[in-house]
Amino acid sequence: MNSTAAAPSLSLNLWQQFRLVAMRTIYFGVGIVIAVLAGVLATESRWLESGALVSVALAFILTGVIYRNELAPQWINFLFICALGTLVSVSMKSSGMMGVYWMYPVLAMVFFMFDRTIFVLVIMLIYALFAAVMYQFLPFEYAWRIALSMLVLIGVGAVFLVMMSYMQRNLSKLYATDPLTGFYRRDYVAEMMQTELERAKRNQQPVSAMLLDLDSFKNVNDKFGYMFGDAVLKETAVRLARFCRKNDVMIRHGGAEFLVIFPNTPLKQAAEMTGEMLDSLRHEPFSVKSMMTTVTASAGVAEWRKGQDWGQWLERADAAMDKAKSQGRNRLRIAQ
Ligand SMILES: Nc1nc2c(ncn2[C@@H]2O[C@H](COP(=O)(O)OP(=O)(O)OP(=O)(O)O)[C@@H](O)[C@H]2O)c(=O)[nH]1
Repeated sequence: MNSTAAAPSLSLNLWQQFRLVAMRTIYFGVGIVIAVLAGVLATESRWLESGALVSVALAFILTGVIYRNELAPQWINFLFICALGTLVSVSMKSSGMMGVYWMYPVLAMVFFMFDRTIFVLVIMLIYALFAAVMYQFLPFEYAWRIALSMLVLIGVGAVFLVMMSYMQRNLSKLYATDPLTGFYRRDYVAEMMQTELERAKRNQQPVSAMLLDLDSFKNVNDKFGYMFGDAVLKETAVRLARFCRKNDVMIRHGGAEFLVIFPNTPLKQAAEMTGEMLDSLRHEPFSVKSMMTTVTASAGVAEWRKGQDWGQWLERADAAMDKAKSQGRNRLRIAQ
């Protein structure tokens, strides 16, 4: 059995990749903006403040260079947020309303800088800081309106984050599944088998795999047409799924071949479930409009053995299925 082609990992996180690009832009963008501000202060001979801003700008740009291919640790971003919070507070103290303009971009940055775990805490902290500084340095009638508008920004950002995570889930699912059957695509065999094998090792539980191939499926296509064949494959997936539990992993392994991984399942139980699946195929005819046919399948089941890798495990299930085929089809064989 060949190993399958590489596919993006299921744990591929589009949001994390988006964050990486956003953070790179933020490090360089903020660095440049602060450097420009430092230049402006230098022209006004405010050397101390200008020097402080140059150090912050350099820190941002350097971080952008070091972490151009991975997300920087959260504590670095936390330091940056503290630095920006302080700069905005100082700016508000010295320039009043002018400092307010910098609050919004800083708040927006927080959405990209932190994982969900600490994001809420950081956004609350920075909001509390800005609110306190505003009440200190701005007239009340300005302060409460600005505090409210910042809350609106945080609310919109939170909706954006929730939508992103929803889209992320849907996109990953769409990408990983075969459109006809809704089962995982073959590309994910290695990842799925490896994951389940490791879980079994960790929890000291049995795990079994089943390969099932429809018999003489070419004849179905030849006799009834490819569209009918498609409908049979789709219905086969529905019937197989009926016997699968929540944690069972269903993969379309080939044209008319399906792989099911049964976590926490010994060989005997997996064989029983497979027997029921084969029964549900052979006893119930497949029909589309006026066309109807019966279909059988051959299957092989193998329990993972200690010391085997996922490829050897799958090979045993495959060999058992080949045996079922060579012994006349329409049967189940168990890997020894
Ligand atoms: N309708 C349809 N047919 C497909 C699809 N993918 C593969 N096939 C067909 O499925 C058939 C699979 O044939 P095989 O498994 O090689 O052989 P078989 O005729 O099923 O015979 P045995 O497996 O030896 O019992 C081929 O004729 C493919 O053209 C698909 O998405 N839709």
